[in-house]
This record gives sequence, structure tokens and C-alpha cells, in this order.
Amino acid sequence: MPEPDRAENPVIRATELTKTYGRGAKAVSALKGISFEVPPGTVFAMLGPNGAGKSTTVKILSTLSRPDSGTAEVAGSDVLRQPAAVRRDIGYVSQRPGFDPMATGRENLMLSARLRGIGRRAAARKAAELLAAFGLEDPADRLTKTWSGGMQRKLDVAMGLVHAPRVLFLDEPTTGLDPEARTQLWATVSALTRTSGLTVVLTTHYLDEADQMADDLLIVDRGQVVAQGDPAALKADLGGDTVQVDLVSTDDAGRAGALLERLPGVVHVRRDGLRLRAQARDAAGVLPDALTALQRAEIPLLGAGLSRASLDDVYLRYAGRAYRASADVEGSEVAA
Ligand SMILES: Nc1ncnc2c1ncn2[C@@H]1O[C@H](COP(=O)(O)OP(=O)(O)OP(=O)(O)O)[C@@H](O)[C@H]1O
Repeated sequence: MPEPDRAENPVIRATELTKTYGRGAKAVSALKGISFEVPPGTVFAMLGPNGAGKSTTVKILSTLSRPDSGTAEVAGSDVLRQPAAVRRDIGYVSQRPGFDPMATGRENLMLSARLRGIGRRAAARKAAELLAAFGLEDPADRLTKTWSGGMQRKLDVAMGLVHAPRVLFLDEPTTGLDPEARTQLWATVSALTRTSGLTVVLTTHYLDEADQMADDLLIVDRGQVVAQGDPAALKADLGGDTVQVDLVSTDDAGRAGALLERLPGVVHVRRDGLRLRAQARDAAGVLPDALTALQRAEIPLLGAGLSRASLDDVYLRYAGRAYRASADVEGSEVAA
């Protein structure tokens, strides 16, 4: 499989996008100057808790909304000056189901294609091709209201592809799906980018989804980009794995944190409630020293252990708070 050519022109270029909803005391600043580029033929994930500004960004890029300021180009066309050209080259799958439950899968795909101006024969061919690519041939001619949630979601995604777009936007594609259906959808989407050169931009608040799917990741928080890069590089940049220490009392957090910070090999220490996480190049080597130091200082522990660097750690480092906590504040459900 060819690797994405990162030297190629980006297929999306967003520059300093801002957007405020409402006015006066009720104004919500959804985007505060977001800039990024997406290389062609990749899966690009925007990760952030509810309300971070992901959907607003995708709506601007897919011409469904206008920014207050800033510019964006998608597939070589300007979203404000050439919206029709952008719409020709993109597919958009929203958070809500877009299929007709009283029609079959094949009929839904045919209708989407016909609405895009594709002739009847070509539409039938495209429908058959997509049903095969998404593993939906078996239920194809049953009413979609009888399909499982996973099948219905796949159909939504397939409907975004009837006109062979260059870029496909997927807004929270797997919310509400069971783990098996999520894994299947990830595999299908990844295969599409590898075989057809399609670029997929997806928004998600699932850390594991971003980690597994994304060639490139944009972490968004409160309308701003807090980090960008490929997930493996972002984790590697943290400087290694983590020693985790669970305290009995928050009263000890200051003293325990200072002790851990002084240990040789520790890069930095973060606190998340009763848990302290010390990032270290050789976390396994640091763990015994950490336990000894805390025991000498008579700081009681609920537990201690090692964990590999995760996107949770990346988020904590760059957003300055734990992902779960920030997502809970916004009232979201976050995958375990
Ligand atoms: N039409 C609207 N009117 C008023 N406020 C809005 C509107 N759309 C979004 N917002 C607000 O803008 C902010 C960003 O919302 P946005 O939907 O872009 O976030 P998100 O990261 O996609 O979150 P979610 O996962 O919940 O969709 C939020 O505070 C949201 O309440």
C-alpha cells in the first residue's frame, strides 16, 4: 500500500477560523482561531470533548456554516467564494441518521446518487459497489428500519460516497455503536483511504477511536487547537511511559508531587484528582524509587503502577486537565 505523500499539497487548509454563536451576554465563542492542514489520502481526526468546536469546524469546511473570520480551502476551492465546487468534491455524514427507514439500503443509495445528478444505470452500479465495499449485500434489499445500528451507520457513510468525493466528513461516526460495529466501521473507512485515495476527516470524543483511526490528529479544546500530529508521535513526545500513584488523601498531593519530581529520570508530574502521573523515560526503573521515596515520607497509597503513554496523557499535557474530567464537565459519555 502506498504511504500518504505528505509532500503533496494539503487537501484542506484552514486558517485562523473564528465563529461566535449569539450576541451579547449569551454569545458563545465556538472557534477562537483554528488553523490546520490535512494531507491527502489520510484519516484526519479532530478529537475533543463535547462543545470543543469540532462540529462547527466541519460545518464550515463543508459549507454548511460561515466563519466570522478566517479562510478555508477544501480540495482546492475556497469555502466562501466557491461553495458549489467544494460541495461537488466532498461528502458529509452528520451525527444524525440520513437514510430513509422506509426504503431499502439499495434504494437509499440509488436515491442519494440520483440526487447528485448521477444517471439511473450508473447509480445502480455505484449502489452495488458500495453495498459490497461496506459488507451490506445481505440486507441490501430489506427495509433499513429492520437493520442493526451498525449496518445503518455504514449505510449513512456509504451514502456520503455515492459521487466519489475527494474528502469525506464524518461527524461523530460511531457514537452509540457497540464495540464490534465500531471496529468494523473503522476497518472499512481505513480501507477506503488506502485503496481510493479518499481523505476522511472525522470528529470524535472517543480517545481510542482517534488513536486507532487517525494518521493525523488535531486535539481541540474550547475552540482552540491544543496539539496536532500523528498519535504515535504525540505520545512519544511526552517523553516515555508513566508511573501512576494513587493517593489516599489530596492533602498529600503537594508533597508527593514534589518528591516524584525530584526523582532521576522523571520528566514531569501531573495531577488528576487523587492520581499523580510521573512521566519518565524509564518508568519501570523509576517505580521502585518512587515507592521508596513515598514510603520514607510516610505518604499512604491506595495503589501504584505503570502505564504506557496514552492519548489521555497527551490531552492532559496539552489541555492541562484530564480528558475524562473535561468531558464529564460538558456532560458527555466517554468510552472506557
Ligand atoms: N447553532 C448554535 N447556536 C448556539 N450555540 C452553538 C450552536 N452550535 C454550537 N454551539 C455552541 O458552540 C460550541 C461548540 O459547539 P460544537 O458543536 O462545534 O462542538 P463539538 O466539539 O462538535 O461538540 P459535540 O461533540 O457536542 O458536537 C458549544 O459551546 C456549543 O454549545
